[in-house]
Amino acid sequence: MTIDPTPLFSNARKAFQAWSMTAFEERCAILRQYASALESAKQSLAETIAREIGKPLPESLGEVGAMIGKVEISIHAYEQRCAEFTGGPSVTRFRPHGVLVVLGPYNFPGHLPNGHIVPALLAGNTVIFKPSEYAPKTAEAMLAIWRETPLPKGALQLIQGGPEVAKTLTAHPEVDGVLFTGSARTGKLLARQFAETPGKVLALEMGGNNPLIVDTPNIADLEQAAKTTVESAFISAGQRCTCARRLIVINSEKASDFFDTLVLQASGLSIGDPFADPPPFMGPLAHPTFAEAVLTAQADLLKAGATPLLPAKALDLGKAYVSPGILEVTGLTNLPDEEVFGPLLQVIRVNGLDDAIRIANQTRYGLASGILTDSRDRYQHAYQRLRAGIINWNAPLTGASSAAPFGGIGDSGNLRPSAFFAADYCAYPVASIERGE
Ligand SMILES: NC(=O)c1ccc[n+]([C@@H]2O[C@H](COP(=O)([O-])OP(=O)(O)OC[C@H]3O[C@@H](n4cnc5c(N)ncnc54)[C@H](O)[C@@H]3O)[C@@H](O)[C@H]2O)c1
Ligand SMILES: O=CCC[C@H](NC(=O)CCC(=O)O)C(=O)O
Repeated sequence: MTIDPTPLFSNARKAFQAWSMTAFEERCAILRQYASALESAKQSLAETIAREIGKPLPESLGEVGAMIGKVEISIHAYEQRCAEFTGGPSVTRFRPHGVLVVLGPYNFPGHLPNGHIVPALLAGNTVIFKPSEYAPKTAEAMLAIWRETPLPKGALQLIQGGPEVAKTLTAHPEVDGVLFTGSARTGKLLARQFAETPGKVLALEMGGNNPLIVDTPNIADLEQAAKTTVESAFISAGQRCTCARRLIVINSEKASDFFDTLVLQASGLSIGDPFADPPPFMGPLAHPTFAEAVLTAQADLLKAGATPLLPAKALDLGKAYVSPGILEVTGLTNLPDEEVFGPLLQVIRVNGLDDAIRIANQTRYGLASGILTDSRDRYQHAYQRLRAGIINWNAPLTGASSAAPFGGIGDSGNLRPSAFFAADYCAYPVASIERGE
């Protein structure tokens, strides 16, 4: 599909002139109206998400809850990170960039684009939003909720489509910046495209090949360790950027008990319709092609010599359903350093903490990492050496807080973290030496 985005950009530019001049308090008030409209539409928006991408309803409700929470957190973040201040002879204030394009992923079709849109509007930018081609209805529902507020016309516009539409938007001369959440492959294409225009803001939130270290010699509660592992790897059917992809297990006489417990828990997870009562732990993947991709990645790893501890299987429930898979890949060389975006966990056994850390860091990514251990000293040893934007201790790798910065290093991002730090990429500082009455 070819589109001419020029009218969208002219509307956005026109709206920017007024919106960027609107008092901050007024922008806050409109955002708060959006939060309360979201609250009223919580159930129906969650149902749209569940229907569209297969996320179990309670989790979809949690996603909408995070969207509502984003408003107050973003206001607080802006007030803290973009507050006027005096340093030496200069007073520094913050300005919006202009017209920003937001490109969303499919796995959190509400929460993640919302995590760019809310701070961008709050800072005084106007936004053109292109959601994932796999989640157009969630985006339409979000826009309908915004229309219940007095947000000026043109401040937030929606355009549907896939990569071609996205490329037309990002290549438009009137774009002042792109706020992107998606795969490293796409993010790198954008980085290349923007290399010629360093003055435009580009925030890239991308994937990971996230390691979770299990320090079996120093864990008393193996059940809990297995539970935290299962949640890290299989929540949202493995479709979170922070999901554990590699499980690095430090050997001990307790290791085989840990594996037995892990496989028992993973094989017992309930999988089913997102609207089922009681709700399943996991729904389907967002699209049948994503289920195929997981099974292909598993077949490739098995061909390379992996041993299945629990093979992932296509389920009769529907074409997008895959059961959790756990493969042992210890000792295999030339494993692809790729993010498999689904419920597939690769296990590597090692003999000590330093080996575990070395292997954890053997990735071009650097989003989430963590260690399960009863020893604070060993956590601190790992903390000082792991390279990632998230380093957790005895907690799942997933479930990051919007009240903290969220982003990774390496191919996981371009060091413009989102969540609490989104305020930083939505505005730029202007320092003024002012000599006048
Ligand atoms: N770090 C984070 O905050 C975060 C959060 C959620 C998902 N993710 C990552 O997102 C990925 C899953 O999402 P996805 O499959 O929707 O990602 P994707 O990269 O395929 O698509 C993301 C968006 O980019 C658009 N796009 C695709 N090709 C493009 C191109 N050539 N130029 C411009 N835009 C293009 C898509 O239409 C979509 O809107 C996973 O890698 C996951 O780890 C990262
Ligand atoms: O799929 C990627 C997002 C995973 C999610 N992270 C957040 O929600 C970050 C917080 C925010 O952006 O407000 C998770 O860690 O589960």
